[in-house]
Amino acid sequence: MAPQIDPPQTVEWHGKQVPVWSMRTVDYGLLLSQDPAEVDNVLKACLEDGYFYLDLNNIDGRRMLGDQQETLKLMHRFFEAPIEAKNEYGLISSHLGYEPVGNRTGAFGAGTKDGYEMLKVSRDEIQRGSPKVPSPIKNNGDLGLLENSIGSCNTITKVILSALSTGMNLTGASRFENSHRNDRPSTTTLSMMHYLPSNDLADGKKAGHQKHTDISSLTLLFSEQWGLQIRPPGTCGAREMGFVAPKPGCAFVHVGDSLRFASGMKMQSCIHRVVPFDPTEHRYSIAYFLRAEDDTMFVDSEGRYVTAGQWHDEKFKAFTDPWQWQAMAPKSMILGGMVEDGDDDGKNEQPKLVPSPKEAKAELARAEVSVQA
Ligand SMILES: O=C(O)CCC(=O)C(=O)O
Ligand SMILES: [Fe+2]
Repeated sequence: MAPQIDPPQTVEWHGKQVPVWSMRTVDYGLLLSQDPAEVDNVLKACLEDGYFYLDLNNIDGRRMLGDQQETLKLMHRFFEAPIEAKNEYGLISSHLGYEPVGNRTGAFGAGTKDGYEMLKVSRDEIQRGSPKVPSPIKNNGDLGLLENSIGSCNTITKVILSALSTGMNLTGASRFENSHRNDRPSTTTLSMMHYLPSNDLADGKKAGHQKHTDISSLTLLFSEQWGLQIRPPGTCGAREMGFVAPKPGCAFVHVGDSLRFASGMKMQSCIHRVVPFDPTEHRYSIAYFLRAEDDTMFVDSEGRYVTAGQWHDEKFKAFTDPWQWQAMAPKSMILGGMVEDGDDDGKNEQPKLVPSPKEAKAELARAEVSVQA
């Protein structure tokens, strides 16, 4: 059920009033015509905020909203299947396959685990026509639907890229679209996520999705449910965590590291996480990660000249590392070099689920054994 939003925009969560951040809305139909005011609007959103709502409730966008509803039905069917069927091939590559709950760090940071399972389908694989997908999808003729969804998301994100190139006066080969060509290998993927009710997750230490910025150039995110939080950039560093209210007919779009780097650090990479808003609820989200061609070069947040493929592989490893190793990676890796101002909740509070030193040591020993295995 939609929660009550009180003016000024806040919502009650964990016994506190938490901000609900407002943001620009960009009209997809106007972007398609390169409407000068809308090009300016989307450019400002990416330069100043790093995110915006994309209004798809028009003749050009509604088919994607339809694909989203069909994809949601597919997700319900898939995630209800037995774990053996879902995990038939496991995670085949970083951008293709199934990942069970608890594989990564969770919403409350060090010592916690994530609370979602995920199925990813790579754009390159679906273009080749025979992606390796588990039998609950293959046996139900769902591949056509996934191709439609991926195709729609691909078009939408490229329309946005094109408007951004125009807004930044980029021409010819330097336009952003030219480093996101369909026929060149990339880790672009559609990711379907199911967050389990945190009340059901046995030890209480599994919840949500850790704070991060995305590897991608642009992320097109659909969820009808609460739980996504962002830290808007401020003049001294990102402000406190607040919710993104789901908006009917709209997707939430945000800039990831690759576009921030490709723009010479002018655009903001969006710091975000997912928390259990309602601990009794199953939450479903669909994210399309448009990523640059693997061999695109840019200067990363550590000042290194790297390829998009290398940035992806290093950051993906950091995401999936045990938190003790994650803590040793450069801070700029998980947050793409974005600077924070103070704590997530605006004051000096310890995360609630930090393990004792004894628990941490035992967990590190377990992680070392499983990596060697
Ligand atoms: O589930 C969501 O709403 C966001 C997921 C996310 O941040 C990600 O997969 O990178
Ligand atoms: Fe993300």
